[in-house]
Parts: sequence; structure tokens; C-alpha cells
Amino acid sequence: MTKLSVNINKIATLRNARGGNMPNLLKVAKDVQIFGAEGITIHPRPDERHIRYQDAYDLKPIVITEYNIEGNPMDDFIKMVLQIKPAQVTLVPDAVDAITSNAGWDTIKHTDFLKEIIAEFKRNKIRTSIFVDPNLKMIEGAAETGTDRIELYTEEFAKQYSLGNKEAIRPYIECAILAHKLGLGINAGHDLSLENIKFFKENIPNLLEVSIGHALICEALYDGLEKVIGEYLKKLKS
Ligand SMILES: CC(=O)[C@@H](O)[C@H](O)COP(=O)(O)O
Ligand SMILES: NCC(=O)COP(=O)(O)O
Repeated sequence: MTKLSVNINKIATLRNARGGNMPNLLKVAKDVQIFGAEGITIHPRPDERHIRYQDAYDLKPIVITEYNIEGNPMDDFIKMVLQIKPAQVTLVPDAVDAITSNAGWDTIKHTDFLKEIIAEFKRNKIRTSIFVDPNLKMIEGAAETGTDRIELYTEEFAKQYSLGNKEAIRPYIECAILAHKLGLGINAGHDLSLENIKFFKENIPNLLEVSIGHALICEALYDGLEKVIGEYLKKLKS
């Protein structure tokens, strides 16, 4: 069964827009789990434009499902993850000013670096995953690093699927087959949505977990609007 981990970065983006505590990130994290999600994902960035490092600590006692912290393993990030000890850390090679994640690791060029940092997380009993493009060479390189899992970077699939190009799933299937053969667990994420998730899940063998944020929060807004507007109208018109 594929687990759903909800990325709550966007809740923090909205909260930060006004400087207060609305929406309340911790309440959302609790509710997301009550509603059935099997994990909470956050991806703090150095500029703390959405999830702040303090949020990562505050969420620790709230996340009773699987806590997944994603990010670029720079010193502050490593220190924080080792203190919090989430169930899983997902390493993503983001540039400091990246608007969102836009590439997977070059697992061949960075094997030694990844090996060292992955070993440190594993010594601390934190499961590791590394963000990779759907490229067979990168999967082979990932296996060399000692990581427990890979996270397939799904932006290109999502883009092509929305254009009607279902063949775009092909490299993801091939990578998933190879990763499983090499003993790697398979996660996936980025731009997955209600539109594409069923097709992705049905085609990718041994898919353990997906982390979904941007589309899921937008979909929740769309779905919630009618109910909330109705409630306002009731108050205004009675
Ligand atoms: C690794 C990945 O694809 C997601 O974590 C995504 O990058 C979320 O980050 P933002 O919410 O900053 O876009
Ligand atoms: N790891 C991917 C993730 O957490 C969510 O990505 P997105 O759904 O916000 O694109």
C-alpha cells in the first residue's frame, strides 16, 4: 500500500503572509492526520519563507504518524534533523534561492558526500531517502550511497500527463523496477495531484509513499469554498 504524506509547507506560507498564527500549522497537522493521512512532510528552506526551523521542532510531538523532513543537507539542517530525529529525512539538492525543488541529486558526482551524511543519519536511526530524477544511472548511483529509499522527482511526469502524454510514465517505471532490484525503497513527489495520482500509483511498482503539498492544499481550498461561502451567507442573510 502506498502511504500518503501531506506536505504542509503551503499552510505555513499562508500563515506567514499576515504574521499571525492563522492558519494554525499545528492544528492543520493534527487534522490532516485525523483525516487519515499517514505522514506529515515539511521542507524547511534556509530563508524560512514557509516552514520555519522552530515549526519543525514544534511539530515533533504533534506528528504521531510518519514525520518526514526534506531539505538540503547543509550544517543547520543536519543539526536540526539530528536533534528532532524524524522517522525519515529526504535529502534534496536545492539551491538556496530555489523557488521550489527543481532537480534530483547527481548521485555519481556526490556519492562520497551522500554516503557520509546518510551514514550519520542512519547511525541516528533516521530512515534516509534521496531525491532523484528518473534516470537509471542516478538510481545505480543512489544504491551506492547506502540510502534506504529514493524519492522520484515527478514534476516532468505531472507536466507531461497534464498535456496528455501518458508515455511520460515510462522512465519512472524503469527506475522503480531497477531501484527495487537494488534494494531501494521507492517514494515519489512533486506536483502530484488528484488529476495524476491514480495513474501514477497504478503504474509504479512497489511505490511506498508519496508526499503531496501544493496541489493538495489548492484542491482543499477549491473543495472548501462552497461550504464556507454558504456559512458566511447564512450569517449575513439571517
Ligand atoms: C522535494 C519536493 O519536491 C518538495 O518538497 C517541494 O520542493 C516542496 O517545497 P516547496 O513547498 O518549497 O515548493
Ligand atoms: N516531496 C514532495 C513534496 O513534499 C510535495 O511536493 P509538492 O506536492 O508541493 O509539489
